[in-house]
This record gives sequence, C-alpha cells and structure tokens, in this order.
Amino acid sequence: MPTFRFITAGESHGPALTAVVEGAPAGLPLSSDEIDRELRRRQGGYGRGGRMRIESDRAEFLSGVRHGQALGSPIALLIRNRDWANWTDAMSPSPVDSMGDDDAMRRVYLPRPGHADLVGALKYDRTDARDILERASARETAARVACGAVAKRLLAELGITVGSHVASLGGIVARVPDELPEDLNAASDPSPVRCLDADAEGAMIDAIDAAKRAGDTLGGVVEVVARGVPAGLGSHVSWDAKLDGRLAHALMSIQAIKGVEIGLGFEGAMRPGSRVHDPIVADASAGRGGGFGRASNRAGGLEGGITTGQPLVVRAAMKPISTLMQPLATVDLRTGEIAEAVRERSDVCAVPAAGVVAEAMVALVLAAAVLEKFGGDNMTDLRASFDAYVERIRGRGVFAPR
Ligand SMILES: Cc1cc2nc3c(=O)[nH]c(=O)nc-3n(C[C@H](O)[C@H](O)[C@H](O)COP(=O)(O)O)c2cc1C
Ligand SMILES: C=C(O[C@@H]1CC(C(=O)O)=C[C@@H](OP(=O)(O)O)[C@H]1O)C(=O)O
Repeated sequence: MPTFRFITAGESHGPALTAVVEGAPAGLPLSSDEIDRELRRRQGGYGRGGRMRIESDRAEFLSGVRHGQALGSPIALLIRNRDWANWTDAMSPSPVDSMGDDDAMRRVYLPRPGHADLVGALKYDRTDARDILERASARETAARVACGAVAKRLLAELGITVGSHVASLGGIVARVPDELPEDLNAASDPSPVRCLDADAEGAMIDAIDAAKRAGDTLGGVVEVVARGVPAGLGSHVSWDAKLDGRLAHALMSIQAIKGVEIGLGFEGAMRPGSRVHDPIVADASAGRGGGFGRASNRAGGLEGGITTGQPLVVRAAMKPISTLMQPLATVDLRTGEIAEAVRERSDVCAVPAAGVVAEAMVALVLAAAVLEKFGGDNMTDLRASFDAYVERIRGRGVFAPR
C-alpha cells in the first residue's frame, strides 16, 4: 500500500499544470466540481494581478477515478493554463534558432530580489531567469489546491474540516471573535480579503490600493483551523513523525511563506508557563465515567507532535510579493552591471489566496497522518478502523470529536 503523497509538475506559462495523488483509498467520492470550487477560491482575493482575469482554473481527472469514486490507483489531475496561448513561442519545448530575440522569448536578465531568479539562475547555470521563475511561480499552488481538495474530501468523510481566514494584512491586524465560526470558510470567503473583521477589511483594501499606487506590495498572516481532528494523529517517537514539524514543513514550502506558528506560537515564548499550557480538566462529556478535557487550546491542538483532539490552529506568515513596480536594485545576469529588477505583470497582494493554499497543505498533511494511523486501501476499511479507534479512546475518556 503506497503512502499518501502527491507531486506536481508544470511551468507557470506552459500548457498545463499536472499533479499525481497517490494513496487515496478506493471508494472515496470525488468530483471535479468540488475540486473546481477550491480552485475558484484560490483565484479570488483583492490585490491579485491581471493573470487571474485570464485564468479560470478547472481540474480534469486523467486517471484514478471512475464513476465519481477513487479506484485506489494514482489520481492524475490536469489544470490547463489559458495564458499558454500567449506564450507558445516563449515557452516552446522545441529548440529556438533566434537566440537573440530576447523580447519574443520573454527572457529575464534582471533578477528580482525576493524571487528565486538569482539563486536559481546561479544554481542551475542559466542566464535567462525565466528558466527558473516559471517553476518557482506560485502558479504551482493551483495544483496543490487540487490535490488538497482530494485530501479535504477524505477528511470530510471522517468528519474533519479545514478552513482559514486572514489574520493580518499589510500590518493591519483583524480582530477575531473568541470563538471562531464553526464553518470558517463560510464566514471568511465572502470578504474580498477573507478576513472576519469588517473594519479591518476596509483598511486592508485601502492598504492594498495604496501599495499598488506606490508600486509596492504587501504580505500578511493567514490562520488555518482544522476541526473534528481526533486525538492521536502524528507521533512523538521520531523527529520526522511529529505532526507539528510536518505541518511547518508543508506550510513553509508554500511560495513566500516565511514563518509558521502553532497555537500561541511566538506569543507563547513571551509568557510564563502558567499562561501558556492548557490545564487538564475532568470532563464528563468527553468519555464514559468522566474524561480528560482541556480548559483552553493555547497549544493549537498539538502536544508532543500528536493531535490533542482540540481544533488544530496554525498560522503562516507571507512576505510581500517580490515583483515591485518601483523595482529594487539588481545586477544584470549577462553583464554584472547595476540595474533595476525586472517589472513583470504581478499580484500586489496574494494573502487571501495563500490562505486557501495553506488549507490545502494542512489537509494533505492530515490526510497522510490519518491514512498512516488507520490504513485502509478502501473507504470501508478506513471508516471501520477510524470508528473503532474513536470508540476506544472515548472509552478512555479522551475527547474525540465526530
Ligand atoms: C498565491 C501566491 C501568489 C503569488 N504571486 C506572486 C506574484 O504575482 N509576483 C511575485 O513576484 N511573487 C508572487 N508570489 C510569491 C513568489 O511565488 C515567491 O516569492 C517566489 O516563488 C520565491 O519563493 P520564496 O518567497 O518562498 O523565497 C506569490 C505567492 C503566492 C503564494
Ligand atoms: C499564476 C498565478 O500566480 C502567479 C504567481 C506569480 C509568482 O511569481 O509567483 C506571478 C504571477 O504570474 P504572471 O507572471 O503570469 O502574472 C501570478 O499571477 C496563480 O496563482 O495562478
């Protein structure tokens, strides 16, 4: 039985993105409509550039699904790039004769600080940074979101949901209610910046407009919350089994994400232990004959790399977009001469979209952890194993939502 994993391929302006998800159990209900809904969510958000007006992302199943259910074989997904029609020469896989036609071939010699242009060109021995940026581009996150939709469907079958909201943008912090809405996405999606605070939303939109006028860009922080996660996913026994580490890796791998927090995160480092750890309390509702409850969830649903049964709360910090219309200094890759970084069509802010991508990555990590613990090459066996486990830990008084 292969482990649950995924891989993506595709350049930003190539013909398509492709992805393969391996290890989804047979019988998992899957529809391209459900994947397309997630793809649409990722394309939205105030502050995105002209490319999102060209694309209208849709996923096609090429393998692994029949009559609306997974077969247990690798699921191959295709998302076509509409913009490809404008790039067929510049991105052609065939050799080109006119090596001198830089404009037609859209070659990039002026690397942008903050993008992969310079380091990639040096490492891969390229003079044209387009050979690097095409793959470094966050266009790839469309494929991640498609894979994440498969993971979300698997989790939903077991009563686990994953949602997100924008916690801050351009330094403007959203006030959030003490109790986050049960259906987080239903509350955050209607906002153009996917934020739960109407006052902050207006200020965030103004900040994006001001950044755009100034030729500048903005970053922010997104918060992902997974509900219905049973206690016991992940493990303390080895460094690479710890779920907190696996989540941090998955989130940090998203383009432009530079920080990850779990629960209180960095705030916890400023407080004494008495105001950080979550007291263990007797909770009759948690299990037969009394059980173990928690007075708070500052740990964000993880202790020792293992889920506690409380909501999983993780945040990811996104740096501002690196393509600036008032460019920073750079050096020409051909000549070594001082120059200004290339100006390309670009987003001003993509924090709302990054929240949707972060949800996908969290869902993929959780789905892998679920399948690791409960196995099952088909949904019937997976459900039976999951239900038996939930029943057992409830019997021990451990809180296990379902
Ligand atoms: C949803 C999303 C959209 C992005 N859009 C752009 C963009 O339009 N222009 C840009 O320069 N960077 C954009 N980025 C960021 C770059 O992809 C990223 O900075 C680059 O790949 C370098 O990787 P690093 O920031 O992780 O070092 C975007 C990132 C995300 C997550
Ligand atoms: C294409 C997407 O995001 C792109 C991410 C990106 C970058 O440099 O990361 C640069 C921009 O691409 P383009 O140069 O074509 O305008 C964004 O639009 C997408 O999210 O689907």
